[in-house]
Amino acid sequence: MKRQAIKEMQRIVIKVGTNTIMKTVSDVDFRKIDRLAFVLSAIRQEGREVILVSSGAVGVGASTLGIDEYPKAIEDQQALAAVGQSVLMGHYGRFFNHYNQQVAQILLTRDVVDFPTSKHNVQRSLESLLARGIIPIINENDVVAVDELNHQTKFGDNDTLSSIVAGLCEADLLVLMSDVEGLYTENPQDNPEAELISEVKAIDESIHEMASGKGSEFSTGGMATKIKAAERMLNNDSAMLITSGDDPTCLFQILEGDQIGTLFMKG
Ligand SMILES: Nc1ncnc2c1ncn2[C@@H]1O[C@H](COP(=O)(O)OP(=O)(O)O)[C@@H](O)[C@H]1O
Ligand SMILES: N[C@@H](CCC(=O)OP(=O)(O)O)C(=O)O
Repeated sequence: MKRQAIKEMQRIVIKVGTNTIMKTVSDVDFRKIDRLAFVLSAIRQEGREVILVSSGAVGVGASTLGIDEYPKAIEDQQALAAVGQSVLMGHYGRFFNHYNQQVAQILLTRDVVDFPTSKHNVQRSLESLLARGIIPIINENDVVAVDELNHQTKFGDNDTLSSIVAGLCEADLLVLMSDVEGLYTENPQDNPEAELISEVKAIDESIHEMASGKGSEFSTGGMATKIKAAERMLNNDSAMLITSGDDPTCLFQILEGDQIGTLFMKG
């Protein structure tokens, strides 16, 4: 029944993790980016509003520069993000263009959405892009974001960022595409017997405790930040779904109400 409600959802935020758009630490997965551009363009052209939050600046930067270890120094991480973000947008631009779909880049820092005037400006520019049928592609502005004592500019991870973006634009649904099928009773990398959970109505301590670890050194949050993102969505009376980014065209079935991934939805 709940899955059927997804059919009516109009404004969708899709977040893809680093592991979804990278085949290995050194290889960008062009087939995946192509499929993603195809499915998001089709959904947009069928009448829904689509916002993409994409990770990958640091990972793509590392791959561009032939670096296979996550750098320790913040300025080195930021240098990789500076290289990778523009390369990544170049890839998205080419693939979306193939499907006749315009995209736009938005890079955000935490202070921008904390401060009411700049938050309002971001909301207005997002609305203007959506009204023109453009797909905004959003990432944290990793090149400038650092945590200072009295000035927080970092979101920290894109699960958090995407749930904040979904709140900003009052999205109906946030879809997190990851390297797992959804939330399991335990990290399936640690326990292959762990079971996929299809639906979560409320988040309590037992749900938080299911999360441990992350997929690769270039990804940031792991399952813990996805559950916090779900909490934020439920508090806003919106829904969130975690699914595998292996085949992004699964989004067609998800939006038809098929039982795929883990749906977080009240009631
Ligand atoms: N209970 C759980 N269910 C599923 N995955 C989990 C769980 N606990 C931890 N994980 C880890 O979370 C990872 C997905 O998060 P992450 O590595 O941040 O991916 P992404 O780059 O897609 O954001 C999985 O690869 C898995 O190792
Ligand atoms: N802003 C960073 C992404 C950080 C992040 O949250 O990564 P992931 O866990 O793969 O979604 C980047 O673009 O590399």
